[in-house]
Parts: sequence; structure tokens; C-alpha cells
Amino acid sequence: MDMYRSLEHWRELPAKHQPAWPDPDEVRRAAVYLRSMPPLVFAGEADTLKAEIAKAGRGEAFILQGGDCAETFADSVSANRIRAKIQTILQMAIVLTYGAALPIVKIGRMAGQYAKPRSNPMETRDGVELPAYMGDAVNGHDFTPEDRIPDPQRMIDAYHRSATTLNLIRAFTGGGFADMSEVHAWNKGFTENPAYKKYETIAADIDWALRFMKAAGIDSPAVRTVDMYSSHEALLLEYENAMTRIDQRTSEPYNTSAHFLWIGERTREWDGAHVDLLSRVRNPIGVKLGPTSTVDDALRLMDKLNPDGEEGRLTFITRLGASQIRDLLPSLVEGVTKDGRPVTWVTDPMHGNTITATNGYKTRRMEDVVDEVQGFFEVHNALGTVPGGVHIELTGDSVTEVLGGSEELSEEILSQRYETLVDPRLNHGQSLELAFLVSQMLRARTSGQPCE
Ligand SMILES: O=C[C@H](O)[C@H](O)COP(=O)(O)O
Ligand SMILES: C=C(OP(=O)(O)O)C(=O)O
Ligand SMILES: [Mn+2]
Repeated sequence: MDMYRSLEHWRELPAKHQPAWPDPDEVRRAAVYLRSMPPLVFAGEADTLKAEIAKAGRGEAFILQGGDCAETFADSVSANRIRAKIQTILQMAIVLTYGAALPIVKIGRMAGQYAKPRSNPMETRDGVELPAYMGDAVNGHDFTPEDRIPDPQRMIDAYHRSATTLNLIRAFTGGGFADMSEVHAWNKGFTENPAYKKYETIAADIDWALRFMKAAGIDSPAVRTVDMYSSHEALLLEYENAMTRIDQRTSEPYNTSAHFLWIGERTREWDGAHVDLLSRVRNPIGVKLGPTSTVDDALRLMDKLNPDGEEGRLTFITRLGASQIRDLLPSLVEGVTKDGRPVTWVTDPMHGNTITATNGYKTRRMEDVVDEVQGFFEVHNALGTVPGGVHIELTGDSVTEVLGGSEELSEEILSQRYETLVDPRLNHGQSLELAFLVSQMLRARTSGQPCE
């Protein structure tokens, strides 16, 4: 099969969770437009990220991937909200760097996280049935036929909004905003909140380390700028296909919509369209593995997505749930390790821990999130394998969507600022708290001391 034909092979395979676009001609026109537009990322950047992910797989770096469950077009015009998210990720990264004594690979669920698979394709309210909200790249959230009917023009909007968000990410992370001392100063502000005072000692230690670096004249560009990569779930096949281009350097296909793409738990069939589409591009790729995943599934995915065992190419993002990770993860890791082809293991402690509060809100408990990460470390430490990173749904704002944490967010408070359109996100404080806790787990691992 020639390359151009093989890139379209996914069209012959079963494809789950695709919108019921009313007019196929409009979809084709949108795809033609997208194909005519410039790439959002450069293939060389995806290669650099692949090398970073390879390091995380070997235990020489640690991945922090975070952002909204579903980005929205409304938020994409708010520089403040985007900046708050970037700031949160940078603040978390500095804490993790200190704990791990390793570089942190920063990947946003940003600049393209606009499409969502839903449990039910339809939503019914007061006897009226409409298509479920599938993310701003597909339809609108308002419960009206005008909003909910999938509109291919939205894929074009998603492209433009991804471009402006990515531009802001590049500007902030390269333009002085990411200066380590600045970022650390924000963290000191965080530990001034009485709820988070217990992390003051670590913040003071980081402060001391930074002063030492300054005194010793360590002032490389790495202290003032950071690399931050973009990622999203590669759900919309027409969009991802249109953004797939041949790299002029290597003559290989790359998905140029983001540096890192992942395949969701609901579309990860090894013989399905999503796996086929991503099997043909050279970006680093992730696959979510939920509680029903078997070793056989993992091996088939490796055969399809990384047959030659290229380091950094394939990341398994497990999302097993706090109550199951200690039972389910060991056999998956053992089976994959026995195969010998490398993968990078990342934990998503969000999606296996979703619950419904007694007042009906879709939420998660911070203690479950922390426990799943703890279980992830325990399993890898016991097996002698490498916990390569964390994948978190978060925002930089003070929303009230996840229960618990040191600010003890309760069910009654959820309604105050419940703003997510799909899944509950850690707020700014909860995200930083998680970073402090994971930093302690990383430090315990590096130093060989048990975590308190
Ligand atoms: O983000 C993940 C899924 O898209 C989301 O959890 C699905 O949510 P639903 O069960 O409300 O459809
Ligand atoms: C859809 C998501 O997760 P999963 O595929 O793990 O359910 C997500 O990451 O928002
Ligand atoms: Mn989600």
C-alpha cells in the first residue's frame, strides 16, 4: 500500500464515537480547508518530545501532563484563564523537579482538547432528546437543537483557537513568564494559605536551592524559559486526518495538530480506526488503559503502534481507579515488561475515580486521586519498573469541582463554582497540593526512603 493510501486506511475500519454530522459534503469542505492551513506544530518538536518521553520511560525525567477535560471556545479568548493554567502547570513542575531531582516534561492538555467521547450519544431533558455535547469542536453545550447538532465548521474554529492558545503558550513559556524564581515566588504565596501551610518547609527548601543556584552563578536559559508541549485526545478522525502532513525533513507523516496525541479508553481497539490512523504518524502517542485492559490488549497495541520498540513512541496512560490499581497494574506492567519493547508508564488518577455526589454533581475525591498516584508508585517500586509521569485534569481557577483536599471542599460547596462542561478538574490549590504530595513520593523513590 503506498503511503498516501495507507494514511486513509482508517476509513475502512470501525470508528467509534464519531459525530453524526448531518451533511458529509460540509465535512469534506471543512477537511479541505484544514488541509490548506499551516501545521500547528513542527515535526521536529514532536521528535524532541519523543526523546523526552523516552527519558521519562528510563527514569531520567518525569512527565506532567495536565489541563481541562474539555477546553472551550469561550475560555480560549481569555488570556487570564490560559495564563492561570500555564502558571499552575509551571508551579507544579517546579515542585516536582525538586522532589524528583529530574527534569519535568511539561505537556498541556491544551491548544486542541476540544472533542469528547460520551457515555451516551444522546441526552434527554424533560422528554426532549438531543445529541450529547461532544466538545466545542463538534457542537455547542446549550441544550437547543441549533447548538447540539454537530457542525463541521466547528472543526475549523477549533483549529484557529488551538493556534491562538498555542501562540500564548509559546509566548509565556519563552518570554520570561516562566522564570524559575518568579514561579517559585507564586508557590510561596500558595503556602501562605493556612490550609497549605504544611508544605511551607518544602517551599523553603526549594527557595534555598534556588538561592544556592544563584550564588553559584548557575544562570542558564533553562532557568528562565521552559518547553511546554501541546496534546489532546485524537478523537475526531476527520480533523486529525486533515492535520496529518508529510514532514519535508524525513518524508514521514506527522500529525501536526499537537506534539502528543492520545487514544482514549473508549476508542483504543487495536484493529479500529483510531489506532490505525495514529499507527501511521511519527509523533509520540499515548493510549489510555482502563480496568478491563488485558496484557493481550497492551501487546496488540504495541504491535500496531510501536512494532519496532522505538523508545518514547508509546506511552500507556493507566486509569484504573484507586481501589483497583494495586490489583490490576502489576500484571499489565509485568506482561509488557516481559515483551521487552519499551513503553513509558503514566498514571491518570482522574478517570477511574469519577463518582456522583449525593446532590447529583459529577465529581471526584482528592483522596482517591492521591491514592491512585500512590498505588502507581507502589506497584512500579515493587516491580522495579519506572513510574514515568502523571496525567491530570486541572484548571488554574478556583473552581469547586473535586471534593476534599486540605481546603476540605464539600458536596455543599460544589455548586459555587462548578464550571466544567464534562469532567471535574482539580482547582489551582488542589493541583499544587497534588504536586507537593507527588514530589514527596518522587523524593522517597529517588532516595530509597519510604514515603511518610
Ligand atoms: O473525559 C472523559 C469522558 O469523555 C467523560 O468522562 C465522559 O463523560 P460522560 O460519562 O458524562 O459521557
Ligand atoms: C476521555 C478521557 O479519558 P478516558 O479515555 O481515559 O476515559 C479524557 O482524558 O478526558
Ligand atoms: Mn475527562
